[in-house]
Amino acid sequence: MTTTDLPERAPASPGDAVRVSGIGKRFPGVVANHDVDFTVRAGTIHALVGENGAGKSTLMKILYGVQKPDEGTITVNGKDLVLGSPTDAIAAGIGMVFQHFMLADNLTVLENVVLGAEKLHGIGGRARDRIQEISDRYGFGLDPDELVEDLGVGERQRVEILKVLYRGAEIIILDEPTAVLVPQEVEALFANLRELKAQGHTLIFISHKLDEVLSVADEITVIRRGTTVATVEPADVTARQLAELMVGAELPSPSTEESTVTDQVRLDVRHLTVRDDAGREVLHDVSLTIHAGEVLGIAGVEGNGQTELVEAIVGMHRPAGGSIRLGEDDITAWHTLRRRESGIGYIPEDRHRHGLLLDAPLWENRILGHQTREPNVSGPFLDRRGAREDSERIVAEYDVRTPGIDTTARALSGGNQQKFIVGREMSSTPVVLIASHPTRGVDVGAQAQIWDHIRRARREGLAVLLVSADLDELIGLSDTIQVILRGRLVGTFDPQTVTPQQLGSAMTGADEGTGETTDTGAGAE
Ligand SMILES: Nc1ncnc2c1ncn2[C@@H]1O[C@H](COP(=O)(O)OP(=O)(O)OP(=O)(O)O)[C@@H](O)[C@H]1O
Repeated sequence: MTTTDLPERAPASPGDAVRVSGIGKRFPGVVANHDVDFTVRAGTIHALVGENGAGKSTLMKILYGVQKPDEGTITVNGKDLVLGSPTDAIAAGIGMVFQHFMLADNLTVLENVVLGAEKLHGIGGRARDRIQEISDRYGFGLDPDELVEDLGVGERQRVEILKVLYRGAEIIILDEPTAVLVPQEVEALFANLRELKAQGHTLIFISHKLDEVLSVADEITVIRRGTTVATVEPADVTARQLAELMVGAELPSPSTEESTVTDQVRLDVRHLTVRDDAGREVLHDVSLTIHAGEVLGIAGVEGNGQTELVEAIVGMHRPAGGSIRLGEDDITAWHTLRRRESGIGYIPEDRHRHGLLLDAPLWENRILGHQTREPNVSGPFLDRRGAREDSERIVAEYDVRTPGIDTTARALSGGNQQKFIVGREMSSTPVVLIASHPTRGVDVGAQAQIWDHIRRARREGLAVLLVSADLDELIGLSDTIQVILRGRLVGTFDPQTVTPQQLGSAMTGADEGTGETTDTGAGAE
């Protein structure tokens, strides 16, 4: 493995699209970036990898003008720039595609693209022609007049990329672009990125998926504890070596496990049907059973009913039909708090909406959703000391990188927020754990830790419903995988034998009628 040590403040060469020198950024109690040096050559795909909290997002936000650095210089196409806002970045030809899409569902592709950029080509025919031209040029296959709500996840992402191209971006930053995509969509995205590169664009992307990074990037910069430690080429490293560069130590080998499934039913969902506010069925006649010691994985493209399934089980959605039993109890009519008190742990999909009070300190977040139970209460009273001590324990046990438990949740990096939620939900020794994307946004080291925690709990008899977009995670953790498509369970797979490609086909309905799914009668058609 060769690592290219980055020279100190070398002058930008004409082939450099971006050169970052000596960048530092501090937040209260945290050094997010220090002595960051790296160079992105024009017309290449450059990946940025690092552990949770390593400082990747902060660095990209500095490059896009969202955050101001405390020191250092940014050179774009040979010119030193001060990026005071995203407007400055866009003027310098830099665009950013965020992980959470910022599209209005009820508007068309055209309306979304021109919103805020009306001055460029108006809002009518000229804009439509320009959008069509960009879409054709890079093979995006988008129709300017289609409603965004009718588009799949991959297409929405292409609309986001189109938006920045429309605004003239030559350098495009993507924050974890593959986190929400199925394998086929990842391939399509990479084809788009390669096409953009072939036509002279420079792409910088953050990712935790090291095999993907190795397959698509020309160069990879590793950031560790706020600073750049190496820039390497994919041919020179393995995924494991890359992970070790990120962590700065050797990684433990993942453990393999025997089945621990018992015959004791912990969660039994029968004929569950859920309607949305408009009365449309978003979940149709879903039945599933999870036993003590069993992980049932749910694979599906986002938006196929998995959110409603999870929310119905934890009591946030009232079903239109069917029943839910927790052990001996029919909990269909119970409210959320009672379900949680009876042993349902919940790692929510959207940690900002349901998992955390962002402006409250971590120790208060320990209490959230657990306000009636030890260690947060003692008799009828809130036990601040108990909550604080347990927060310290979670921070240590789950390696949550934070200055302390009085820090607000907002100030933690995304992955560290997630580690805290997982720690909290596992603390109350749940009987059933509903885990929605439990390792989304966490780095490989933390992912291995979270998997180990889930496996340990499963050995001790926990029943887990695992909803994930990460097929390797589903295959690695589940005892059985069921595929959800358009609100129905459409097939059951054995994780020992299924491939990500087979799952991807079932998830998109590409194998309908021909796939090797084995119907269990559990809500399958
Ligand atoms: N607005 C903020 N206020 C205070 N601290 C912050 C803020 N933004 C980031 N930090 C801190 O800066 C450090 C770097 O965070 P950053 O989000 O850049 O990490 P990251 O590498 O992108 O992590 P992840 O992979 O988890 O998203 C973290 O310790 C984080 O807690």
